Amino acid sequence: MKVVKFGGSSVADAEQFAKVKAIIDDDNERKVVVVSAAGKSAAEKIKITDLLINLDKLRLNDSDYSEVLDKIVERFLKIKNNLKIDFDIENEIKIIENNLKSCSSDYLISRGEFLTAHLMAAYLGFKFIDAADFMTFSNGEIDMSATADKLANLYSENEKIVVPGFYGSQNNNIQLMQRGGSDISGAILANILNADLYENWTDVSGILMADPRIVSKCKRIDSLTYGELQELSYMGFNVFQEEAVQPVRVKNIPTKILNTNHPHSGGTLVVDRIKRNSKQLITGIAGKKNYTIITVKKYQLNKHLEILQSVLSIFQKHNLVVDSVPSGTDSFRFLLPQHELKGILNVVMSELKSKCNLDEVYVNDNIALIAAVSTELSSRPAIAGRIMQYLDKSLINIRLVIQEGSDMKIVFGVSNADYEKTISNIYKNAVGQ
Ligand SMILES: Nc1ncnc2c1ncn2[C@@H]1O[C@H](COP(=O)(O)OP(=O)(O)O)[C@@H](O)[C@H]1O
Ligand SMILES: N[C@@H](CC(=O)OP(=O)(O)O)C(=O)O
Repeated sequence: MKVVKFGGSSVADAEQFAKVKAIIDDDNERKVVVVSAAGKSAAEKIKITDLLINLDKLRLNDSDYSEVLDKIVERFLKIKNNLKIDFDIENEIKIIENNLKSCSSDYLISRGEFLTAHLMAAYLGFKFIDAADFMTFSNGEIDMSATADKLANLYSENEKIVVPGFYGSQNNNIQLMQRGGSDISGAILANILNADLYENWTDVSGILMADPRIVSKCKRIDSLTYGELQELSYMGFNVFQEEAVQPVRVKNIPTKILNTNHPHSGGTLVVDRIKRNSKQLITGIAGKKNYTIITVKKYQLNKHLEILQSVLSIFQKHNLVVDSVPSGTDSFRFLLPQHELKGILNVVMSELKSKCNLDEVYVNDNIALIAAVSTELSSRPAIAGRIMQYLDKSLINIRLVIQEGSDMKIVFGVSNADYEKTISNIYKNAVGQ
């Protein structure tokens, strides 16, 4: 049995719905379907989820939201009417409208997936199962065993179902996952139902070695390991949510990334282990912009842990989430997403200067982190040197390099302005162009 997830781009309009039906009809094993909310397509420029987020803000500010609401309703009615789907979506929309005064933001924003899944279920002739009735959160995390128990009461083997992704519930209240969370919903269902395969359908024919908006004609990654995918997703790949890797990884469920627009053009297979042609240096390159590095220096800092403790207590006091902490003998560097320090950077810096007995403290802003990922890196650390030489030749100023011995990634810190250039350069070096 296959669990298949269709992303927002795959369910954006009636034309995309028809492609989904053709894919489902093509393989009887595709029994469990998870959908995101209708997303962007050639004709539709805004994701339903973003429209709902906008609607939520307007209604909370007591502003006029009728235009946004009309747009959302129009999108769903267009899909229903174009495909002549026999489902009373008007009634479901009326219920949501009646709830607008008092409902939670999570409830409202989740309605994109809810309505899309209802329409898809009726269109495919599958049963609709609401994620709120089984996908169970406990302390902000999915409780796998409660989720499995509840699903067992709703689903019988071999049934064909459609489930909305991106949300579940905690104590009967709708709870959203993070953006892109439908990938996680699909992976959890694949895990609980012991799927033979998890198919993740999107608008690219698999995962490319780098963001195709930066590297044109980028090579596809035909196969990669769960570990590599997790690192790449964490470092900014938005094709597959980082938290969707673990549920399929622990049960070794093969996962494929496929293209709804070109179902037979192949894709990327994610598995536990891969025997690689050793000529391929790097599996993939991902990155994210807008990081801040705070460097603290003290002679023999590694022997003065009390100083480090006082630095950490300042970070803790301001609830700062630190991404990583590369260190040397006399210095520690704290890497944080820039938004964490918005409005408080000056306070944090003056506290670090006045309270921690440091020799030096300074900030580097507007840093982009770029990771080259490959399982080969742990056994061939010289690959890192080769990439660095290459970046140096291209006059890219590397502000930071992080590589741990056992790690399968090397991370370069460069200025935001060099982000695209660095990714293109690492790519050219890695594929030998
Ligand atoms: N390395 C990459 N490989 C493939 N696609 C990528 C990569 N990096 C970024 N993308 C972008 O991710 C998009 C697919 O993710 P997403 O927008 O979440 O799709 P969906 O709506 O199907 O969930 C692609 O259209 C592509 O522009
Ligand atoms: N609709 C949600 C959840 C999701 O998974 O979407 P997509 O599959 O389109 O990335 C979002 O936009 O975040």
